[in-house]
Amino acid sequence: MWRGGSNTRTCKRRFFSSPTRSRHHRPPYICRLHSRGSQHLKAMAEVDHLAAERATARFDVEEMKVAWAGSRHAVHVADRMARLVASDPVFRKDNRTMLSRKELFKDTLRKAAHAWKRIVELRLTEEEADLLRQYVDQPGYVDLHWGMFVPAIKGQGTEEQQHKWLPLAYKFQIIGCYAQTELGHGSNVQGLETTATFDPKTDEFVIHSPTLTSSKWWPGGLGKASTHAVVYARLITEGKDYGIHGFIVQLRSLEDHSPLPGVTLGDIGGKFGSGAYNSMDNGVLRFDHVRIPRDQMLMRLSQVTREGKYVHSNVPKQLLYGTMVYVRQSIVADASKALSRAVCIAVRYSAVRKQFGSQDGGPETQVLNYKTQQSRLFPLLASAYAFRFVGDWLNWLYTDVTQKLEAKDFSTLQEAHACTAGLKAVTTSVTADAIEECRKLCGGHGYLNSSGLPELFAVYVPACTYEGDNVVLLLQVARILMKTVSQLASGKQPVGTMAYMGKVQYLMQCKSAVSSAEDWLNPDAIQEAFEARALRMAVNCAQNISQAASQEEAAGFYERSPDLLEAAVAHIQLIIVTKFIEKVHQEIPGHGVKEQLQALCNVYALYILHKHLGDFLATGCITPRQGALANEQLGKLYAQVRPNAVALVDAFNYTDHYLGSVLGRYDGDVYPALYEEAWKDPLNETVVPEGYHEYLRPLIKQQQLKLSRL
Ligand SMILES: CCCCCCCCCCCCCCCCCCC/C=C/C(=O)SCCNC(=O)CCNC(=O)[C@H](O)C(C)(C)COP(=O)(O)OP(=O)(O)OC[C@H]1O[C@@H](n2cnc3c(N)ncnc32)[C@H](O)[C@@H]1OP(=O)(O)O
Ligand SMILES: Cc1cc2nc3c(=O)[nH]c(=O)nc-3n(C[C@H](O)[C@H](O)[C@H](O)COP(=O)(O)OP(=O)(O)OC[C@H]3O[C@@H](n4cnc5c(N)ncnc54)[C@H](O)[C@@H]3O)c2cc1C
Repeated sequence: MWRGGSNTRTCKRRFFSSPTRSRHHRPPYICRLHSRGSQHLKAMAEVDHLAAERATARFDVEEMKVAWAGSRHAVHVADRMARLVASDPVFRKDNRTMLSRKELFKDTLRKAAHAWKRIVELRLTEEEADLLRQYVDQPGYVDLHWGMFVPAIKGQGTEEQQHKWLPLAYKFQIIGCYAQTELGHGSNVQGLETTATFDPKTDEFVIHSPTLTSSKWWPGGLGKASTHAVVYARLITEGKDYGIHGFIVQLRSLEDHSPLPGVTLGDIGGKFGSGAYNSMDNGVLRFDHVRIPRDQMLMRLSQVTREGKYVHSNVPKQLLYGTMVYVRQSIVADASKALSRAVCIAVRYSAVRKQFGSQDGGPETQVLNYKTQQSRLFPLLASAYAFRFVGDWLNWLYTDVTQKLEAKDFSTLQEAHACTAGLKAVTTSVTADAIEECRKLCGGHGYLNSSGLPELFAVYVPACTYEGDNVVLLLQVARILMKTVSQLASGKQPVGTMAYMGKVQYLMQCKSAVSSAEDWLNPDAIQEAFEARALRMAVNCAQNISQAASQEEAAGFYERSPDLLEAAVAHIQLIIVTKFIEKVHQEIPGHGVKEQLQALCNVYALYILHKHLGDFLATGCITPRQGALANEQLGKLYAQVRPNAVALVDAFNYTDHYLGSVLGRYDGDVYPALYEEAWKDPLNETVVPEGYHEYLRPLIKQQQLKLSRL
């Protein structure tokens, strides 16, 4: 093989004879290796593996792209934007992990400015601009500006306030962030300490940070970029504390970007992983009696009059949390993107990589053919599709609820909260774990930055924490489940995603009719088992809480919270399975597309059943034998997915630029790319490392001296 060939040896020998050559002035032998060698290497590389893999697909990949993206139009626009970004040198990202924090931040500012320039020059639509940002693929202040600052003003500002502030934000005449979390409190929003005290003498609010723990801490874009923030603070007027409200506060001068009087702010410091989320300037902010005009309180939900009287509109106070609900639903859509990227890398590389099994000098086995590899990887592939479809549904739900709210119908607010909170928690936790699993599925090379997986993991994991810690959010779902169970006795029919609980009589005693592995392919069998498990777990929790008669209900809830978490997860998994089944029931064009989605839907459901078998058995929804049959069917489904695996990840339609992984390259030409990438590392800029003369040489010489004395 080329890896052990003479070129490598030549290369090593010459390196040691030349102490300080830079990679920009590569010696001729390296150029030879890379020009003559790369053709030679290409010929020998395993590019054909992916071509052969693609030939075994039993469905129309182009039509699967449509099913994944949602429409032919969506495929077309995404494709155009991805290529626009990939072909623009300003958007290169292969060097990102090697930049210092300062360089990375400046690079982010540059990319954001260039993206905006292209958006304006090309007169991109909002849909196109959103995709462009996604493909630039570098967290930055613009995410918070568009993703939270603008939505907060839209959702909580009066028409007059929107009219004043949104045009400024739309044209980047101001840059905004979302300053809610404090050093002392994040999850407990009602516990925030920053105050906004109305001063009727001047018709102003005085924004103040009374303690160290009241310092705003974490807001993205705050540290260095933002000129303004929506700040959440306790509203105090006429001596009374009315709780948390939102205020638009200018932080920096629009002339020279210096902090305004009374404002102290900066970046909170480096975060997990190299590159990754360090492109974002998460910030700290303190106010020392900063005055803002009264009309900078976001007054759609409640107002303070000129005289200082507090007036609350006749709407639920939870509408204050609307921006978080909006972002949580977009995070579910993001989960399918992050997961599908990791899975795309792991599937393609597993098809290229070979280990063991060579017979008579023949080729070794593709690691994708190992049943263990399939049983770890295919459920993640199925989850990517499952999250995609549930994300689409959640987006529909969010739009529907928003329209109802406009019409002053608040009946679906609780449903929106439970679904966004629960789906955000489950999809982000699964995705974070799955990216790490994909790294392991890629063996040692998965640990290299050039695999793209370490950076993806480091960027992604905070999703389990931001926009609501996942445990805190699941406990919100559990509370709504307990409320629903308690209302069943009074005959109140649950609605929306809780409607199945109305079948309580049946679901509490039903027994699965499955008697063969194939029976588990029946969506009704799956649906019933998942409904019965979720309901029984919730009812068990409710009974345990009420049986602790000596305790207050809240204390019982606290005692049972680990079980309640599991009940909430079971309910959310039921929603994901249900929405996947509903998707597959729709008309889906394209040869074999529906069949593949059907198989993935079954993989997803049966994998969850297998993983949580304890729940299904303990609640008596299925028997151990039926559990074994589900596992048997799962094995058969993996075999069905195997010839389609590479084509199923091709359907995500990701460019090599967006994937950012030498292991996940479309052409499968992995080894030359890995080899090439290694030389780009700054350590290889000189053949003899810096520090050799200070530390290595004296050490070696000292040891040699000692040895010579022996
Ligand atoms: C033209 C150019 C275009 C360019 C295009 C560019 C486009 C760019 C787009 C970008 C897109 C997306 C970018 C995404 C980037 C993401 C980056 C991450 C940034 C991170 C930000 C943050 O983290 S912000 C801070 C988030 N903080 C939290 O999430 C805090 C969590 N805590 C809470 O939410 C609450 O404290 C609580 C829910 C845990 C508790 O609430 P509370 O104290 O009020 O008490 P209760 O539990 O008693 O609840 C009372 C009552 O209210 C109900 N309820 C609670 N929450 C809600 C809700 N949200 N909605 C509705 N109802 C709610 C609860 O159920 C209770 O009901 P009862 O009936 O009374 O029981
Ligand atoms: C990368 C990143 C970006 C962010 N961007 C922003 C931003 O732009 N704007 C902004 O305002 N904020 C932002 N945040 C802050 C984020 O919203 C909070 O960190 C998040 O809401 C979690 O709150 P916390 O840090 O207070 O965690 P804590 O609540 O302190 O959590 C610590 C632990 O306690 C547990 N816990 C807490 N409460 C309970 C409970 N009731 N029951 C059981 N367990 C509990 C949690 O599960 C967790 O294990 C960001 C955070 C990160 C990491």
